[in-house]
Amino acid sequence: MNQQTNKQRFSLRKRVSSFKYAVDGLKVLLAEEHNARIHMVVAVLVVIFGFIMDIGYAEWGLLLFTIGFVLVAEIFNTCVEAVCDVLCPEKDIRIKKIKDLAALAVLVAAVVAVAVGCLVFLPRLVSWLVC
Ligand SMILES: Nc1ncnc2c1ncn2[C@@H]1O[C@H](COP(=O)(O)OP(=O)(O)OP(=O)(O)O)[C@@H](O)[C@H]1O
Repeated sequence: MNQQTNKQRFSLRKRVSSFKYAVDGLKVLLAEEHNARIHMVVAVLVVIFGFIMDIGYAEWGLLLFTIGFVLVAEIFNTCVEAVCDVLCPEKDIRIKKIKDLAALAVLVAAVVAVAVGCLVFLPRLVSWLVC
């Protein structure tokens, strides 16, 4: 039996490398995924809007969580597409099903984000317009 274990000494250099790989992933995402760029721009606008509207801590928590939720969904969608393209570059009904489901995950996240945005900002906008 192979007694080799996965225990490795803690290495700060390796931890920094992991961070660099994540930054490489961010570069790929921004360079290749137009939807991700749109999500990033919307996220920045929402944050600016949050400051302008002076929202509370709980609302900040909800908004930031939702922004992360959408971005993570987009990132995993991109991963799924990339894996599919490697495994099966030809047209295949099974690949269509997988990619469509991954795209649906992003859509669900985006719809939830719009709903959260409305819950946070609409009451403030309405009272701001009324006053
Ligand atoms: N190999 C394939 N076989 C069958 N259908 C495919 C295949 N590749 C893509 N499709 C179909 O085309 C759609 C778009 O796939 P594509 O890989 O081009 O993603 P995309 O345009 O980058 O999508 P997104 O906007 O979600 O990033 C898929 O949801 C699927 O319906």
